[in-house]
Amino acid sequence: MENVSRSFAGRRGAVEALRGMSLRARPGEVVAVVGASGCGKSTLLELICGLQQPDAGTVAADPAVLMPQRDLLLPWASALDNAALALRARGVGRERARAAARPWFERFGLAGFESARPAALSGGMRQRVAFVRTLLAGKPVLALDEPFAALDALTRQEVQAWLAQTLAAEPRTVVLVTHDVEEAVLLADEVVVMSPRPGRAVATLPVGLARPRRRTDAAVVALRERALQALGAAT
Ligand SMILES: Nc1ncnc2c1ncn2[C@@H]1O[C@H](COP(=O)(O)OP(=O)(O)OP(=O)(O)O)[C@@H](O)[C@H]1O
Repeated sequence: MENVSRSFAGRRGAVEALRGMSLRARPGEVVAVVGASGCGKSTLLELICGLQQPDAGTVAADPAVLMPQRDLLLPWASALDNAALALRARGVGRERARAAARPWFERFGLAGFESARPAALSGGMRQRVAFVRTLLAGKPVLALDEPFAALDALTRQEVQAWLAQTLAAEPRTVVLVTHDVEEAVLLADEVVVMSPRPGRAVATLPVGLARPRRRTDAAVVALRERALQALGAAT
């Protein structure tokens, strides 16, 4: 997106969510976006997914697919059918959709849980099923909105490590919105720091560290500090 502005009509006049926001992700790159609560991060993701239109500026024509904060799995459907949902929504028949989803269960450590209902899965497993569903949507860019926010701390670490491995093995273009600066540095190729509302990019930090990364690595700690400073300077 280039120089995007977006406002909403509020009860007490217009709320300006974004003003002059620019963001670019090269193919196969993971860009993390960090910013204070309410600075327009979810608005930004909805814009790149084509769910909203900008008031000014431009957004790439090919919309991204959104993986929301909550896994939003259908409680009455099996894990496999939940994962296959993105394909069903595109008109693919049930058996073909299931066949396409099945290999991802093997790859993502979910084999044997195809018939399980979401309630029988751990939070981390549900998030992986939701991720399979996002991948199967077949869009070139994945937009992840705080994908680990609803998980407890230990599960969050486990799923973060899993996502880092998955993206290293199967690079995707990802825009990851998070409150968690450490998560951004662990997962991203570039961290974009936003100003408070109206949000715009105030700093872009290239990460450039080999993977796997550990939160205790000196370079990870140093970059986390730089990102926190940029966030602090922006408020
Ligand atoms: N549909 C809408 N109608 C009115 N105001 C909206 C709408 N969507 C967002 N806003 C406002 O725009 C601003 C940015 O909201 P947004 O949800 O994009 O921020 P955020 O950075 O994702 O917040 P958080 O980190 O708390 O989830 C907020 O002040 C919000 O109240």
